[in-house]
Parts: sequence; C-alpha cells; structure tokens
Amino acid sequence: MWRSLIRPSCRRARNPSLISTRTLAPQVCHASTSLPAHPDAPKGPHPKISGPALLIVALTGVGVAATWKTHVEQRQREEHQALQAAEEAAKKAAEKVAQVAKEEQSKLAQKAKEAKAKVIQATEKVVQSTQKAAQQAVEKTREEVVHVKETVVHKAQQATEATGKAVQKAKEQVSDAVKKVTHKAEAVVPAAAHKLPSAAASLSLSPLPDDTTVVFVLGGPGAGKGTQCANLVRDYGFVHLSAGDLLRAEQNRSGSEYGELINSYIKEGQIVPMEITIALLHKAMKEAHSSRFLVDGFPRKMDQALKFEEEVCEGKFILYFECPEEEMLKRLLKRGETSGRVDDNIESIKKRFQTFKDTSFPVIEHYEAKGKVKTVSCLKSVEDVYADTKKVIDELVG
Ligand SMILES: Nc1ncnc2c1ncn2[C@@H]1O[C@H](COP(=O)(O)OP(=O)(O)OP(=O)(O)O)[C@@H](O)[C@H]1O
Ligand SMILES: O=c1ccn([C@@H]2O[C@H](COP(=O)(O)O)[C@@H](O)[C@H]2O)c(=O)[nH]1
Repeated sequence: MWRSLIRPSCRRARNPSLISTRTLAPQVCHASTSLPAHPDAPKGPHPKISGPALLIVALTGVGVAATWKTHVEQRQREEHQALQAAEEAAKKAAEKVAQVAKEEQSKLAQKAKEAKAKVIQATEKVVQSTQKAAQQAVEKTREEVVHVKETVVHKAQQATEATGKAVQKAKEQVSDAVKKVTHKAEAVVPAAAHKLPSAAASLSLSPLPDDTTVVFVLGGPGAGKGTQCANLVRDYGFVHLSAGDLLRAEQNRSGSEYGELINSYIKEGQIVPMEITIALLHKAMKEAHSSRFLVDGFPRKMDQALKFEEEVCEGKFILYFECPEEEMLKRLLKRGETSGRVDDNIESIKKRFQTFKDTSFPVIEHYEAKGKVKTVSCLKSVEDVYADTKKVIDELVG
C-alpha cells in the first residue's frame, strides 16, 4: 500500500508532468508542503475524515512532500544544470558570436584594407596619368618653343642675309658710283691737262732756294692740322701752305679751268691729280719768298710725295697728327655747321676717311720706314697738342 501510495508520486517525481493535484486533498497539500492550493481544488468546509485515514493521508502527504521536495530539489538541480548549460551555451554562443564578429571584423578590415589599397592604386594611376599628361604637355610646349625659336633664328638669319646682301649691293652701287665719278673726273684731267699752266702741265718747275725747309703736316681729315699750323706760323715764322686751301682757292678763282674738276674731287674725297696741286704749291712757295714752309695736307698720295720731292723740295720730316676716327668725325661735323665746305657733311666725310686709309696712310708709312715721322696725339686740348707739337719743332727746326 505504501508502495502504491508512494509509487505514483515517485513516478511523478521522476516525471513532474504526471502530478495531478486532483488526487490529493488541497488542504493536505497546502498544510504539509506549504504548496499553494490547487486552483481547481474544491472550496468550502472540510469533509469529515477518520483518524487513521487522516494519518494515512498525512503520512502519504509527508511522503509526497518528501518526494516532491526531492523532486523539486532534483528539478532545481536540473534547472540549475540547465541554467548552467544554458549559460555555458550562451557563453559559448557569445564567444562564437564574438569569434564570428571578430572574424567578420577582420574580414571587413581586410576588405577595407583592400579597398583602400585599390583606392590608393587608382589614385596613383590617376596621379601617374596626370603626371604623364603634364609631362607630355611640357614636352609639347618645349618642342613648340624650340620650333618657334628655330623659326625666329632662321628668319633672323634670312633677314641678316638679306640685309648683308642689301648692304653689299649698296656698297657695290656706291663703289660703282665713285668709280664712275672718278673715271669721269680722270677723263676730264687729261683733257684739261693741256690747259694747265705750262709749268704744272710739264712740271718743269723752277728751283727753290737751297735753304728751303719743308715740313709736311699730315693727319686724318679734321685731326687739327690747320689749327696747330696757325700756332706754328705765329711762333716760328713758318709760311703755312694748305694744299686743300690752295685747291679751294683755285676752284673759286674766277676763270679757273680746274674749278669744276677740283670741286668734284673734293666732294668725293678723292685726290686731285698731282700736277694741279704741285703746281699750285710751287707757285705759292715762290710767291712767299720764305725758306720755312709748313705744307699742310700734302702729300696725300705716293705719286705726289715722290714727284714733289723730285721736282720741288725734299721734306725735312713729317709732323703726323694722330687722331681716332670718331673724334675726327665729331670735329668735322661741328666744323661743318659754319665752314661752308662742300665736304664737311657725313657722306663726304666717310669717303675722305676711306681715302685717308687707302691712299694717304701708306704715304705716312713710307716716311715712317725712313724714320722721318714725328707723331703727336690730337686727343688733347688745342693747347696741350700744341705743347707737344712745339717740342717736336724745337728739336728738329729750332
Ligand atoms: N685739339 C682739339 N680739340 C678740339 N677741337 C679741335 C682740336 N683741334 C682742332 N679742333 C677743331 O676741329 C676742327 C678741325 O680742325 P682743323 O680744321 O684744324 O683740322 P684739319 O686737320 O686741318 O682738317 P682738314 O684736313 O679737313 O683740313 C676745327 O673746328 C677745330 O677748331
Ligand atoms: O694734296 C691734296 C690735298 C687735298 N686734296 C683735296 O682737297 C680736299 C680737302 O683737303 P683738306 O686738307 O682736308 O682741306 C681733300 O679731301 C682732297 O679732295 C687733294 O686732292 N690733294
């Protein structure tokens, strides 16, 4: 009986779902186990139960209670275990989740890294292509600049060549014109020569006194020969004979047969045929009745030098006034403002310079070779030049 009483409880204890409170008096259950009254238990006054039955019920209740307690404890342990298992599972799940999250995070990080790498790569590509484009643009610009430069240089060369050709042509034209004028003038001379005073035409000149001293005064056009000669005339009693002045005087003399000829030679900076100049000099020397002559601006050509020394008189020495062309140009242009000379203009001056270099300077070199040249620099004031000139004259003429 006890077994039968207990057995179902035990069974129920093993399986709580089998417990049915309908089999137990709600009061007993409540009193012995302190369990709450079953909701379905009948309410109202307790029925009359006998003592043994009550004992049996009580014992049964105790047994049931003990069983129930065991069952509850078991259940609590199971629940505790289940809880622990659940906690364990939850922990594991959490760990798993964390692990998965970590892995996902890692994957995402990796993907982000890869994406970043791709962006960097793409950026580098863009930068490289931009740099390449910029380089190509620079290269193209450089090539264009080189091309433009070459074109400019080429055009400049062409222009230079064209200018050179034009200058050359102009020079040739000028040279031709000079030749024509010279030729024309020289053609006039033989024709006019028979009209020269007989002495000049034949140059059979009467001799001068033996004590005649002639100093040839040479130098480029406008060097200052005439200026220094004037001082020497004043201080040393020289007679100053300027070949140019004599020619100009002859040119201006009314009735002169050579006026036109002399004018064209002077204008072109050419040397008038020596017969005329030497005849004029000889005549002037004869008329001067002096023994000291400064022959200024003569001889300008070798034939003049040789003929004069042969027919008239040997020069004692050459007083050479040295002056740079730029300074002479400056002085001549200034003089041209008032001189009225047909050759004190830029065109004639250039021709005179050329004639001086080509024709007259060799005369100076000729006398230099003979040790007869005394050079005085004209790049000083008139007074200083004269001081230097005096030293030469004092030493050689006294
Ligand atoms: N030392 C000098 N400094 C500055 N000017 C000068 C000097 N000597 C001369 N001149 C000036 O230079 C000009 C040329 O001088 P000057 O007439 O004496 O030269 P030139 O050699 O006789 O010339 P040309 O050969 O043409 O007859 C004149 O106006 C003169 O006043
Ligand atoms: O012996 C000479 C001297 C001069 N001339 C011509 O006269 C001008 C001017 O000479 P200046 O001495 O400068 O006054 C000169 O240019 C020559 O054309 C010459 O023919 N022969």
